[in-house]
Amino acid sequence: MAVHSQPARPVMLGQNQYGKAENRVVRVTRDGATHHIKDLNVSVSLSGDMDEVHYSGSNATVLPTDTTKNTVFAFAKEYGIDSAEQFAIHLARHFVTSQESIHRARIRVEEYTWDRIATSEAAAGPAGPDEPRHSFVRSGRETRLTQITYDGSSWEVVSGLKDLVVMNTTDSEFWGYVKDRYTTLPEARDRILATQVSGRWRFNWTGDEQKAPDWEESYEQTRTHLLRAFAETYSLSLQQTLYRMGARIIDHRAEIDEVRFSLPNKHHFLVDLEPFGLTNDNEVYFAADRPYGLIEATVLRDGCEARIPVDLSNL
Ligand SMILES: O=c1[nH]c(=O)c2[nH]c(=O)[nH]c2[nH]1
Repeated sequence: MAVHSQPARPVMLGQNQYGKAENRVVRVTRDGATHHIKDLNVSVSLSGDMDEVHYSGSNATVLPTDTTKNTVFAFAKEYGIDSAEQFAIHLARHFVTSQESIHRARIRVEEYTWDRIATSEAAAGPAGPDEPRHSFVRSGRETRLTQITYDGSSWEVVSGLKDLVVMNTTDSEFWGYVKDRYTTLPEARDRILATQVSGRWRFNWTGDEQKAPDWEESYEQTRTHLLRAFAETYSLSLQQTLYRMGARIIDHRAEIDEVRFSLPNKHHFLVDLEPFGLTNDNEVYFAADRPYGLIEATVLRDGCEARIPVDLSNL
């Protein structure tokens, strides 16, 4: 029997990245008696000349993940945290420009919001001179997100939010849809529309510090437009509402070229109260948690490219 010798099939290293994930950094800024908090969860992911650490175990090009963690905390002290975006841009630039072996940095940030606890009537307004302003309550607000990617020449800034839960108790219909032999859904002329918004928006900023958006202002305005579009759209479907939310952001925020949403349709079913001799005039609902419709789409400025990943859980 002939023996066929096969050349060894080469095994190649593919895409790789490394860094320290979920650095929980809280920065307190003390402005006299008035304190300010930034509460972030920062994940660093670096890539570059990392073949040898995988192939031979040489660590000669590896900046330890422990160092990347230390850098996050040191930067919080040295430069402060004006915004999640600004902080992440600073970190990304540092890793790529300070280490020859690192060619690309991706910094992801989750931000948690804290509200001031009002200790008197005055505390709710501007701080009085002797007013202690150092007590906070973690807000039930959504989680704010940003992801910065820098490869030494081009920047990509994608910000957004998750877990923003909203509901309209009327001005929502759903009818006129395709029906086949499995369709049982009754047409709705007045239903609840509720969702837990996960959204991302991509900035057209190209790296010029002088032309950087006011990141805090941009976030608050974008959130406001999104909420107003949800509230003001008379909805014939969650798809239509999604489009209006994205379009309103693109129309009003020149710094944003692309918006993507992932919207679970949080179904609210009218409860049949007839067995109890009661009518239900759109008053009592069963809030189902699963299964849920899942409506996802990108809304783009005309002529712009879609770059936000289709699956937002990958971002
Ligand atoms: O807004 C909706 N869009 C759908 O595609 C859909 N499908 C469904 O069963 N209910 C709804 N609601």
